[in-house]
Amino acid sequence: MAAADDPFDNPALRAADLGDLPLESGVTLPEVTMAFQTWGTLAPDGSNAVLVEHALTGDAHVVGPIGPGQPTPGWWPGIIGPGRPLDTRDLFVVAPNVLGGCRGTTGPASPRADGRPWGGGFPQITIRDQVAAERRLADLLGIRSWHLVLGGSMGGMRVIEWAATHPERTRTALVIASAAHATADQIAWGHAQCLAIESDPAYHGGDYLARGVAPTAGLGLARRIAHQTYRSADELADRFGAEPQQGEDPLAGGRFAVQSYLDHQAAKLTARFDAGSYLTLTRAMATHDVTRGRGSLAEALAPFTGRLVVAGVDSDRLFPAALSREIVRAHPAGELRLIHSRCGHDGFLVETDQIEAIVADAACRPLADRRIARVG
Ligand SMILES: CC(=O)SCCNC(=O)CCNC(=O)[C@H](O)C(C)(C)COP(=O)(O)OP(=O)(O)OC[C@H]1O[C@@H](n2cnc3c(N)ncnc32)[C@H](O)[C@@H]1OP(=O)(O)O
Ligand SMILES: N[C@@H](CCO)C(=O)O
Repeated sequence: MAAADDPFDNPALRAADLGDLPLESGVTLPEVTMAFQTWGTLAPDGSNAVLVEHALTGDAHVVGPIGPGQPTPGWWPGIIGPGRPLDTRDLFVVAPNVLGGCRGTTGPASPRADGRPWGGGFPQITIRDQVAAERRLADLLGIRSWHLVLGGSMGGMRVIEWAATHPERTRTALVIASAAHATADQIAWGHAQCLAIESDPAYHGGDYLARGVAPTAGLGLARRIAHQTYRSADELADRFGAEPQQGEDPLAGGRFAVQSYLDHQAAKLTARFDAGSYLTLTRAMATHDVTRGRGSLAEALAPFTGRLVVAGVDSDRLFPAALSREIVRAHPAGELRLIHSRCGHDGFLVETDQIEAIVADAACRPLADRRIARVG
């Protein structure tokens, strides 16, 4: 393994050569590379390993310093470290960048054998393919079974796939703000986002990188659509109401504050994310179904004999908490947690205290002073 060829210059990132990967579609993706970050030390028997699965536009920078390409101290700052919920005094934490993404793991912006980017020719992948790649990374690292696999949103999709596909290799699964399968609502929102990108004249059928351009307007529109689904209507009403953006007048062509907020979220994403990866990952989420070829949800999860903790956000309109309850009801060892938030789906990123308590509990390291709501 080597330092990753990381477009964002993160010195902590390493890269593993996973070889050719057969996909669910029947296509083989050649010469797959997976970039990942680790914290702590792997026990000689490999028993203390934890797998953190990031969401759609997250990455391996779960925690860490602000630096080149890393404008934040991580998307779950404080979750990993000595004395933290994922305590590196005795746990070994692994965070891979997802297959199909744009942070050093093979994706649409990666070069093919001829050196040109895959672009629109990148094959359709699934959540199950992403887990297949991560299983190879676990093999290379010498991790036979994970102490804990956890993640939110698209990360939670990979967690439940780990439990169903490799039940003997997953001792505790923590699924946060996610689901066992995509819903019509999620597929519909994702469809509009994909069309926004594909309709941008700069998209060029996916070959924009070879032409030295980028469908920034389309990706920005996709993020605006998505971000509304990530936050709750009540939160947006409380924060922005129908107020004009400071210094602007909507009656004279200016923006409302909420428009300016969405424009800002779009600008932040387009500065750090590849449109082809956005399409690939959005389509992978749309095809997510842990029951595919496995019968009912109860049947799909039946081989999993570990601990299954499922946390929903009470104001999440994209992954309603009912989808968490559905998983818990399908498994005899299912435990439900409810995260209270005004922020909707993004509650799994911003409700730090509640997330830390849930993660610490799943890692069998409860933080007694944290409040966890248990329902169901
Ligand atoms: C390199 C990296 O990968 S870093 C990011 C890794 N990925 C992730 O964390 C997942 C993607 N991120 C996200 O989804 C979000 O950024 C979250 C959920 C983490 C942030 O959620 P919150 O902390 O609640 O932030 P919120 O939604 O309120 O947005 C705050 C931003 O909006 C801006 N803002 C607020 N009101 C307005 C307005 N009226 N007009 C313009 N901008 C506004 C703030 O100035 C702030 O800007 P900044 O982020 O550049 O500092
Ligand atoms: N804010 C999260 C939401 C998707 O779950 C992201 O961008 O990854």
